[in-house]
Amino acid sequence: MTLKIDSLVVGYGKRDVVKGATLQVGKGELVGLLGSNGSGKSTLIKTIAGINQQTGGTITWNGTTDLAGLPRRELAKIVAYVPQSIGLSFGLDIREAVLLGRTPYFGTRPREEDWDHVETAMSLLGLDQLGDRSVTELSGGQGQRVLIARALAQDPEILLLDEPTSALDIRYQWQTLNVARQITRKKNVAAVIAIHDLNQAARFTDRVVFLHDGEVIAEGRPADVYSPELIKRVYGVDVELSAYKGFVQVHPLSEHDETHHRPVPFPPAPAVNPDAGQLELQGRYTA
Ligand SMILES: Nc1ncnc2c1ncn2[C@@H]1O[C@H](COP(=O)(O)OP(=O)(O)OP(=O)(O)O)[C@@H](O)[C@H]1O
Repeated sequence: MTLKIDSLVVGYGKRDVVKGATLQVGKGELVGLLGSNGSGKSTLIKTIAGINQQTGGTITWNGTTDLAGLPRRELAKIVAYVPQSIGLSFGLDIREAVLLGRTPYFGTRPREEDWDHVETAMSLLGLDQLGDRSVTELSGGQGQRVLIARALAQDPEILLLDEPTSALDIRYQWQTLNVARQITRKKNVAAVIAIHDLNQAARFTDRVVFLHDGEVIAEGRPADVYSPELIKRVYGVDVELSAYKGFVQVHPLSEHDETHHRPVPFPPAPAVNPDAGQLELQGRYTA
């Protein structure tokens, strides 16, 4: 059974920005949503999350559930959404902010199992040491990790991540993408991640979907679907592809950048300062 998005149309005012998109995400599958700025990725994700309303098409889960028609609380038990921008409530510490992910499950008071979910999610995102800190004191990257932990604490069947690593340093980018992949597999979650880094998408996702001007123009395994022609069409950039440890990798080319004609050795050779040599020689001659 899958998350099925069929001929989805979403717009703002009279302007459609998602124009008949059709895609599916299987349980246990992490799908990368790729496309240039403004191509409609966030709009599509927010529509699945029930934040935006579609004007056409359907979103179904398990073959029958029309997600758009579900009450908020029921929807929150199925779908967790990590927004692109960080908007954390004032006056909460991190643990309480993560606990917000559990609110669809408890009445007035959190139960022990709710706190267990909170601790597990915080630990997965490396937040254990920060639990008592106020969310107002966090850096952008720490705040982003809190939002992801909140979504994991929600124990969703569908996980929607909108550029979740944009504020993270390389360590937490990799940790977060690994966690997203592990959770997806272990808990049989259907996960969609909007992501700009094509190389990370190739490494961590099972499949990618390219949105271009609101339409799905390509989808498949990164190694099958990435091509210089497709990337030129979507981003207007010339690239070369290579394989690294079995993953396809993308290298932008530039007419101003000749490194692909003159490879720089790595690690680089020690810098040679010709003037320094000259001075030394001159020194010897004058001695
Ligand atoms: N709240 C809004 N009101 C009006 N237009 C909007 C709104 N949000 C997005 N848009 C427009 O919809 C189009 C798609 O935006 P969207 O944020 O979905 O793209 P995106 O692919 O997620 O972009 P990015 O990679 O920059 O995050 C853009 O032209 C954008 O200007």
